Amino acid sequence: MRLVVSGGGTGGHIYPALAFMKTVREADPNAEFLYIGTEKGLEKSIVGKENIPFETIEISGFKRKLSPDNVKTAIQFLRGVRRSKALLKRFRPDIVVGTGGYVCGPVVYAAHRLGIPTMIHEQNSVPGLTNKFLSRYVDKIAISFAQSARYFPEEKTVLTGNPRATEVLGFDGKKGLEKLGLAPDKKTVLIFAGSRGARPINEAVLQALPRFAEKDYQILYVTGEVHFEAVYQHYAAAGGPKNVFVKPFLHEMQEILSGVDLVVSRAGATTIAEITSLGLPAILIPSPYVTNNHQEKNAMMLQEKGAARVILERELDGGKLAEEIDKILFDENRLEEMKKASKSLGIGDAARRMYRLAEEMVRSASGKKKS
Ligand SMILES: CC(=O)N[C@H]1[C@@H](OP(=O)(O)OP(=O)(O)OC[C@H]2O[C@@H](n3ccc(=O)[nH]c3=O)[C@H](O)[C@@H]2O)O[C@H](CO)[C@@H](O)[C@@H]1O
Repeated sequence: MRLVVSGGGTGGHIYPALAFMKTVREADPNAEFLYIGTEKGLEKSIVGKENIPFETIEISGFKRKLSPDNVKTAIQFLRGVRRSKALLKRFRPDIVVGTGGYVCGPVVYAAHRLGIPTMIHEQNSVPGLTNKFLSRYVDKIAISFAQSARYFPEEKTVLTGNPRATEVLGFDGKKGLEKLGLAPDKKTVLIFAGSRGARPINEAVLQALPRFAEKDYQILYVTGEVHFEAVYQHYAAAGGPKNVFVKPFLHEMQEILSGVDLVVSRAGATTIAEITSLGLPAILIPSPYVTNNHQEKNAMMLQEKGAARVILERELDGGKLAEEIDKILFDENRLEEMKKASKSLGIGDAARRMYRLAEEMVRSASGKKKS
C-alpha cells in the first residue's frame, strides 16, 4: 500500500496517524509512506523521530467568525491544494488519510480532486472544522465515538475507534517506568495536560508539591515542553520532592501508560482513547478553551460511566487535586470499579478496524481501474 497521511497541530491528531501507519507497516511490510504536515505543528518533531518521509505545506486555520484573516487563509488553502497536488502526483498514493487539524484540509481535498481514495479519521465526539468541511468530499469517515455519526453522511461513516488505542496495548509499563528512573513497584500517578501542557494544571501541581512530598506514592509529572523550565525552577525551589519526577514531554507515552495506577489529565480525545483502551482510572480536568467545550463533554461521558472523576478548571487548586488523588488511589474498590468502567469504553482493535477499511477501499478502487 502506498499511503499518504496528513494531520497535525497537536499530538491528538498526530499519534493516531502514526499508530495507523504502524499497523499498515505490520500488515504490509512493503508499504510506503509519506506524511504531509506543517513546519510549525508538533508533527515536525514527533514524526521526525519516526523515520517517515515528511513534507510540509503552509496553512493556518479559518476563524469561526468573519475576519479579514480568513481571506489570507483562503489564499493559503488554495496554494496548499496546489502544492499537495504536486506532492501527491509525485508520490502516487493508493489512498490518502487525514487525521484532523488544519493541515489535512488542502491535502485530502487535493486527493479528492485527483480521484485518489480518501478517508478522514475523527477523534472527537464533536467534529472539528476541517473534518466537517472534508466530510462532503471524502469516500470514508472513520469515527471514534458512536455519538459523532450524526454529524456525518451515514453511508460513508464507520465506527473504528482511535488507532492510538491499539498502539498503547501490549507494553510492560513497569519497565517503561524503570527506564525513566521510577520505582516499578510503587503506586504511580501520571499527570500530564494534553500534548502541549497547560499552565493552570501546572500551577495546581506546584501548589500541591508540599503535600505530594509526604506521600508514599510517586508522581510522574509532564509539564509540556514550553512550560518545563519555569516549572522546574519552582519545583527545585520547593526542595524537589524525590517522589515527584518532572519531565517536559514523554515521547514514550505508550510504554509508560500501562504501568501507572491513576492518570490525571486533560480530556483530549486521543488521551481518552488511550485511557479507556487500557482501562485506566482517571481524574480529568477538561480544557475549557476548546471548540464547543468538547473536552468537558468527553470527560463527563467518562464520569457518567464511572470511569473518571471530573474536576472543572475553575474548581481546580493544589488542595483539591491532592485530595482527589488520595480519595481514588487509596480506595481499592473504587479503583477496581473505575478500571472496569474505563475498559468497557475502550476500542482496543481500532487500528486494525481502520486498516481493514483502508484496504477494502484500495482494493475496490484498483478493481474499478481494472474493469
Ligand atoms: C487544545 C486542543 O485543541 N486540544 C485538542 C487536541 O488535544 P491534544 O493533542 O492536546 O490532546 P489529546 O489528548 O487528544 O492527545 C494528546 C496525545 O499526546 C500524547 N502525549 C501527551 C503528552 C506527552 O508528554 N506525550 C505524549 O505522547 C498523549 O499520549 C496523546 O496521544 O486534539 C484533540 C483531538 O482532536 C482534541 O480532543 C483536543 O481537545
